[in-house]
Amino acid sequence: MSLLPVAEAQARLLVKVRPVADYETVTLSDASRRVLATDLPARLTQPPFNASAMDGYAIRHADLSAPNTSLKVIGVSAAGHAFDGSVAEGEAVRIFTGAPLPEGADSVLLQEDVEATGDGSIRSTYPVRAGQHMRRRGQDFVDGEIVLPHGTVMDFTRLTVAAAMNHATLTVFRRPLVAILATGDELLPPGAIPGPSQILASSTFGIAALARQAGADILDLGIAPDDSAAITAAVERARDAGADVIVTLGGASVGDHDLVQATLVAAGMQLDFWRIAMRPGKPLMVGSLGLAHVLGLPGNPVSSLVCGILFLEPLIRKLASLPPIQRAATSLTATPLAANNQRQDYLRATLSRSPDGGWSAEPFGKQDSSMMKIFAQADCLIVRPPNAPAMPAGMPCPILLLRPDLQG
Ligand SMILES: Nc1nc2c(c(=O)[nH]1)N[C@H]1C(S)=C(S)[C@@H](COP(=O)(O)OP(=O)(O)OC[C@H]3O[C@@H](n4cnc5c(N)ncnc54)[C@H](O)[C@@H]3O)O[C@H]1N2
Ligand code: MOO
Repeated sequence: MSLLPVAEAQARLLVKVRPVADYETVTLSDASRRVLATDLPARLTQPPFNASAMDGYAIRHADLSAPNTSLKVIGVSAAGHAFDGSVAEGEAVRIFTGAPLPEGADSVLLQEDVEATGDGSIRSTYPVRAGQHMRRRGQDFVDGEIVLPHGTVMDFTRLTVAAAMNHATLTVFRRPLVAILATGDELLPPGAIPGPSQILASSTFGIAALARQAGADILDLGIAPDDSAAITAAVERARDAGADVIVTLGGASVGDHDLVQATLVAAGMQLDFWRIAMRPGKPLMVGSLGLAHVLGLPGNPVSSLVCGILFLEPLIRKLASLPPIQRAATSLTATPLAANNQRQDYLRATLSRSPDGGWSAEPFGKQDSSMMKIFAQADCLIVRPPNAPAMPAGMPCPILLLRPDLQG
């Protein structure tokens, strides 16, 4: 059976994805990294009044045309406590940052540039520019202006302006729901005491974390034994919960106990493709069950996680209306690389900075897809395209960063 090239498999998966259109209302505190489902207009004008940008004195610029003019201080305007009056010729009002500029005033003297002349008057010791240190009403945004268009990904700057525009809640797209099912008679949850021939179901946790980081909610379906009825029952739970993606772990290959594909097809899954020209991850299976996308990930934990990065993460990002996570980078290889066969290879490697500031990637000597420790120690995957020729040390090669938010 021929193997599908990775890029073709990714394209075939993503072309069918329709972003989640349902939306929900969340408070601002829960809105970080959520995607706006509507345009967000300002509900007020900011600043709502001409305001002082400095601590000092509100004055009329025209009053200072003659040198050494002294101005009588007639009151105080503080943030939250406007001066209830206006500034007439020869007058000034003590003012603080953020306070409304009184009627009649058009400029602010910095208090450091002022000296007292006795009897409650002041004089500027520095040249004054008309309109200085004043924030004009509406210079930030005006009532009704669409400041954040729909599709905006909320973050610290956008949450701040949303709050300033007087939105306590936001309408955001629902997060995609990813249901995860581990399969295998040999599996136990972490914390259990494994008997002979048992192991712990580990990749559920990595896949759940990857999916959450990508913007999904998780439904953990636990562990199903190698039994069609148990797998079918778990998948029914995912469908009842409205999962957008059903991820199975293990049982994807060709062994007598690899029941996942046949069971899902019997449950109504349309198989799209199976078996990819990649290492690890060859037995990856992709299909759909009703409206849900189905990803059958291989059981070896490294294979599951590499398929998670290459297929599940982009699928979630598109469902969630989020931009792809940029993992692709280039590094020099610290060691020679062997010629590759027809499967695109993803070598677990550590990264260090080379003297010119670029990356240098050193692959681990053994690359077995069951070895979780070296994957946890790795910083990147070196991508070896199909049939790539042998490469000496010091040559540039494509890599995928495992922690792009920490490795920029
Ligand atoms: N004759 C062939 N045998 C295999 C082929 C093949 O093409 N022909 N492909 C191999 C490749 S490549 C992979 S990858 C594995 C994956 O196969 P499965 O998806 O069927 O995985 P399992 O057999 O169920 O498990 C493999 C391995 O992983 C452990 N496992 C399973 N689930 C988990 C989990 N949730 N957490 C941690 N570890 C898990 C399981 O105990 C096995 O040790 O097939 C090769 N065989
Ligand atoms: O593809 Mo398997 O994932 O090589 O171990």
